[in-house]
Amino acid sequence: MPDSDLTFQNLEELKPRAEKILSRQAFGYYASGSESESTLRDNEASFKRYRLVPRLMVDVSKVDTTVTLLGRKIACPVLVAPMAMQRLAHSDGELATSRAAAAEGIPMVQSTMGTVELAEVRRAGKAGPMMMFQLYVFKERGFVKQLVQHAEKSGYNAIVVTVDAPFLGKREADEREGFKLPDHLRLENLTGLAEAARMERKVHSKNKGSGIALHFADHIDPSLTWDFIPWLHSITRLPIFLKGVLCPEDAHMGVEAGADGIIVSNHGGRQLDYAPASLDALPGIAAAVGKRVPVLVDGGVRRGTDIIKALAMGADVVLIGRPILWGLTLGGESGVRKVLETIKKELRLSMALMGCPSIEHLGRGMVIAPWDQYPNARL
Ligand SMILES: Cc1cc2nc3c(=O)[nH]c(=O)nc-3n(C[C@H](O)[C@H](O)[C@H](O)COP(=O)(O)O)c2cc1C
Ligand SMILES: CCCCCCC(=O)C(=O)O
Repeated sequence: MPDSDLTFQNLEELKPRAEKILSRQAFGYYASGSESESTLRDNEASFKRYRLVPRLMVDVSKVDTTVTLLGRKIACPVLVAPMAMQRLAHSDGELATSRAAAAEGIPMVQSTMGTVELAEVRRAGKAGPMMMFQLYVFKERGFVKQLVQHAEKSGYNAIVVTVDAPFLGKREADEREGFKLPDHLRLENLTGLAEAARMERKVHSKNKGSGIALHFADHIDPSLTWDFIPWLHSITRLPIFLKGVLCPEDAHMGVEAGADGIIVSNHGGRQLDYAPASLDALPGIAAAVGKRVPVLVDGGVRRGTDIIKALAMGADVVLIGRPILWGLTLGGESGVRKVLETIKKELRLSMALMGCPSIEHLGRGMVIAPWDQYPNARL
């Protein structure tokens, strides 16, 4: 199918269509969560538990979806989540995602584990409002310093440190399929280093089980503590966001340690199974952060109404993960653009139906949990 012929109504339609195109290994890697996939399922289910209460008689002839993040205006409160190995989906991989996000006015977060080199990805997205670099912290701190400073020089605007992955979660699909990076692809940010050849062998290894889990156990630092944040500030001027926070106390400690933003996330249900759905964890974390820094959330965002719920419950911005990969699989750059256009349109219409001409109008009173009473309900 030519890339530009892609049509769909909503983001929920895309996964089964992408499954028909991807290899079993690639689909398994993208789609799966850890262990019983309880958290994976709950991420989407949590959004469906909450109801929205619209306000009436408000002029919504104009609806403004824009927000400001790190002093930059973005088209709507959405970021593309960091996701590894996008060339498994489409030969243009991260370049296509970067171009599409830029064209839609939406920032992308580029993964350390990209299959296109980070400076090239940044160049492809130069027309966009900004880009962030997601950092995995390797045991070799010299390499971490090199990577972060290279990202800063290449024009990234923030560092997102992933703190929920001292080891990779137990992803049974990857173990069953013996997931390996195909020989024609590389983790391009890791080449050119003394360590690279050895790391690469693990990712491509013919051993049984998941090649990426082996790589992680060898090279990612499981001894990370809060003092890493001041160290990171000492080697870069970029703002630092922490990704993977689920506990209010950790959010508070992160801000005290110097974090400039908190991302509420369970890594798309791929790390600790039975961790809470991100949306359920959000209100407590927003309260603990108390507007000191922006609070972002990801996991299961699939509809414009999901964005409204997350914002009304305390988030400043949401991140979208897997639907981007499905769009990339189905249509490359135009597939990702279509995903972002679709969610933007849904957000705009839902804001109008909620009586919210701008993002500031969204508030906690507009969302009802099953355990809340409807306003002034008489039972
Ligand atoms: C295939 C895949 C690869 C991912 N790679 C990374 C990564 O390299 N770094 C990271 O911090 N998170 C990674 N994530 C987690 C996402 O950034 C995000 O937290 C999650 O996918 C959001 O949930 P959603 O997919 O339900 O929207 C990955 C997720 C997927 C599905
Ligand atoms: C050796 C590559 C590991 C990539 C892990 C990326 C990730 O965070 C994921 O959830 O998958």
